[in-house]
Amino acid sequence: MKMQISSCSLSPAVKSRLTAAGFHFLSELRGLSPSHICAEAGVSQQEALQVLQAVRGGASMRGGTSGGGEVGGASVGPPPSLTALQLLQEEQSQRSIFSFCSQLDATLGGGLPVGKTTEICGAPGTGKTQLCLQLAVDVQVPVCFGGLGGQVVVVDTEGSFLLQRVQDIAGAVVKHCSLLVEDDEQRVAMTTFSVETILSNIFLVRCHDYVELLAELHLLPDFLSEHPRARLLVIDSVAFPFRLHFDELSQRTRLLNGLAQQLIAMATSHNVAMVITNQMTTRLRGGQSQLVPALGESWGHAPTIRLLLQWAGTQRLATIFKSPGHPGATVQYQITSDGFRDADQSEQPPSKRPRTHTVQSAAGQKDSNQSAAGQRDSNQSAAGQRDSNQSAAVQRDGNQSAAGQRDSNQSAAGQRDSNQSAAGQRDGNQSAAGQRECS
Ligand SMILES: Nc1ncnc2c1ncn2[C@@H]1O[C@H](COP(=O)(O)OP(=O)(O)OP(=O)(O)O)[C@@H](O)[C@H]1O
Repeated sequence: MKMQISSCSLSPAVKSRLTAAGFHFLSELRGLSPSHICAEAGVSQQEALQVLQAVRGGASMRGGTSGGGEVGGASVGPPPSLTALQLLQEEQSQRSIFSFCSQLDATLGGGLPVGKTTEICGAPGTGKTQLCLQLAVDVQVPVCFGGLGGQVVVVDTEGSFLLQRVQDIAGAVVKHCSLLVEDDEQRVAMTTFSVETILSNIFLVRCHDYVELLAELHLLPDFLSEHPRARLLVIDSVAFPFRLHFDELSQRTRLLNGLAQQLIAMATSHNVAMVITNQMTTRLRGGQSQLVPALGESWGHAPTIRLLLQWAGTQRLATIFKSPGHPGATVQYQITSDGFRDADQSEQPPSKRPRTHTVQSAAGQKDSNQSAAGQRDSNQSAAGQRDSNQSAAVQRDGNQSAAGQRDSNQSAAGQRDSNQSAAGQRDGNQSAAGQRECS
């Protein structure tokens, strides 16, 4: 049944403006952007956001971002009763997205989990965006290679999505999989697994401020319902739009809390991995300054897993500093022309290589001296094996030399925001194709 605008719980002023603009049912507002609603009805952006919430929540919203109704597309009613055993089985059936850094995946029990929220924090240039781009490609690896065969939505708030870089990473992954082909199923899968299809399965959304980001998050549940193959949602970064334009920190905290609820609900109800990046900020404690993730301590409770990327001298280190299921651990990684990879092991001191969590096969670990891309480590008896729970099947080469095959004819097939014609363009400071000098 259609819900009349007059009977929803928006403020009387907003309702009368909507009605005066010719809207009578909430369903008539579905699919409109906040700026469209602002222009049509003469309401503020904040009010337009509330209207969109009402549209999504079937008008049961009582104001605010978490007032009830629906959150992130998931109905907030009495929770279905599940036994602990059912929950365990559900949890065990959840897959992970591997990162092509086998040490990191092993530490995380197989990679970044679907159905959960993972935050990647780090100073500029540590590789947050590179890891996101790597995951956006990896999530598409066909199932017969141990991947998820999924699609990805990338919400870019910083303008750091570089098409050329994605092409490089995608080219390396395609080449990697082609070297693993062992049977007909994989051969057939490789006929459609190409750089072009990878790009066409990345849906890019550019958000310029927090209002656009919040609006997008209201639209995403519908988008995810229409794209059931989506297994990953990346927000790079959540910090950038929220570190500007906020005089009142309590308002920011309220909005962030609502956003966190939406992400968690979307992750579980649509079975996607939420990967968000966060910047670092300086905090003074005891007269000393230290670098901590931005957005405050209360935001820190939102993600299930928090990963910190940092420099230690010339080494890049990834530290799990929050995870309910894994002990904190630090591993080395590197960023190569092919993407996010295990650190060059020849540079790795033995003490820096925690290998205690070997849930994941070490298929991804290849001696960096192995130049032949197709070589398999004889200890890895099943380098190409297809363990459906083991997403690392394809990760055996951290150093494949073949940089991405670039198809210069490929347009940004997955882009659905018409404003994003320059999807890969960064701001002027970032024009050097992601290659920033990090001293
Ligand atoms: N093609 C490439 N080959 C090797 N390294 C690369 C390549 N492209 C980017 N990098 C490395 O990736 C790093 C930049 O990573 P990234 O853009 O992910 O940083 P970030 O953590 O997202 O930073 P910011 O917060 O500023 O967005 C730089 O150290 C750069 O050297």
